[in-house]
Amino acid sequence: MKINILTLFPDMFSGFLNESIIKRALEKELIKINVINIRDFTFDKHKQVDDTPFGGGGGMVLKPEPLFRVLEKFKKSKIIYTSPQGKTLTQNLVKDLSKEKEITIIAGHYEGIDERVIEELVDLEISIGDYVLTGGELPAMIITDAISRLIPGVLGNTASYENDSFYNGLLDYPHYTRPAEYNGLKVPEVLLSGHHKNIEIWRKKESIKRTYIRRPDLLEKKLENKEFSKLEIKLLDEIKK
Ligand SMILES: NC(=O)c1ccc(NCc2ccccc2N2CCOCC2)nc1
Repeated sequence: MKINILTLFPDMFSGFLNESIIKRALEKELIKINVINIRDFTFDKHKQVDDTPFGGGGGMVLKPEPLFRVLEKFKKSKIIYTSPQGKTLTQNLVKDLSKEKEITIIAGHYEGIDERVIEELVDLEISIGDYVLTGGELPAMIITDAISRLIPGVLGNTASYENDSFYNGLLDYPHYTRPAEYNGLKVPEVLLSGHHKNIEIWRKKESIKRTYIRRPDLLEKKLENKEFSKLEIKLLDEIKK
């Protein structure tokens, strides 16, 4: 999987690329991440990347020329634009994107980019949620992170995404580690029992209970898509009693 990120602020990505799981995935060449400075594709004296909006209104808009030039180099990849106007990112969309050979993410800035770039070149506009940020760089990192962890080998065998909460449409169950008692606070007995079947059922029930309480919309979706196992239905009935 190759991910190109087009940005005006490449230095924002150094921490993201040089730490932890992404760093190791890059070293193992499981993924390739290419951060490109849009300004390198300006050829005028002032290296102008943005300009005032037609129709007035203040703020600046990214000019079409540098973006058309740089996107020419990546036209074989799926072109994504991060903006508040995009399709909201979900784990299912992340899963679909993780199957692409190469994607190019345009990190929007200022008031956005010239609409002609979106109309002509962007395949998919993505929003990471309904809130406003100073730029598209963090959304680009979030999309890259979420995709990368689904690439085989990126997550060591300890953490695997199969049990991801959103992977099965439920919220995660509670996690505990040593000590078994801290400040008089005990870890649920079942987790100390070594009884794997009971532990698995307890975790599944906790996931469903949490989802039922905190995100009933996710349960609705799972029910609509008929994605409930018999066990999950049984546990949900117990919870509702
Ligand atoms: N939810 C998201 O994915 C998200 C993404 C980007 C983003 N901001 C950069 C941006 C990018 C494109 C268009 C406008 C803007 N903005 C510029 C500043 O003013 C608001 C609009 N904000 C939120």
